[in-house]
Amino acid sequence: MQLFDLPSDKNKNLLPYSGTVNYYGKILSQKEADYYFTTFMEQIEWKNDVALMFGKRIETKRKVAWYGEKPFKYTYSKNTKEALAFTPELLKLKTLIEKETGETYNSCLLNLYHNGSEGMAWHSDGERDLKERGAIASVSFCAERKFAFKHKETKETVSLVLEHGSLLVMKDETQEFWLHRLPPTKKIGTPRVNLTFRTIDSE
Ligand SMILES: O=C(O)CCC(=O)C(=O)O
Ligand SMILES: [Fe+2]
Repeated sequence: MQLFDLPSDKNKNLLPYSGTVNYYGKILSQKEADYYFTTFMEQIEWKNDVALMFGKRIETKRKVAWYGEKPFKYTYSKNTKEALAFTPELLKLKTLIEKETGETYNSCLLNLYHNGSEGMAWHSDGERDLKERGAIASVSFCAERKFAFKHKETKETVSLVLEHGSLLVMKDETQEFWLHRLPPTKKIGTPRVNLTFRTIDSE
């Protein structure tokens, strides 16, 4: 039995080799995290995403949105999206994350999973538009979900639970050598919102 939350060590690398993943634990109070969750549920222009499944485009149940400091174009699954302008809340959170991580970000991909039946399959975020080896900062709200990494060659896996108001950072060669996913689960009936702050190379 765990009687109190153990503080997570943000300096510890969760990956055994070929990349860096740091879990900061909860960086927001319950009240702040609840506020952001409610705001994003109402304010963000959520749209169904498209994914490629055996070469066919299918619509996902999960919803997504793409925001940035410029109308950046971002291509994945052969689908190009143009960023909407950061809202004041996204900007405030971006500033906080930049302070916490000592890195900068110019865009944010948001995902809304309505319940545990929605997840995200194994992938890495190495798209051409992203700055090479740039840090990706992931902030999670509401339902606690498991998040997993798998090495592309050794198949070694590492997983953790992402809490409400928590921050996870993936950096260095992580995207080259590791896949990550959000596994679906029957145990969770509540929504989860995830934000990944990224850097787009517009050159
Ligand atoms: O929902 C998450 O925790 C991760 C989402 C993700 O991997 C992505 O948007 O690329
Ligand atoms: Fe990802």
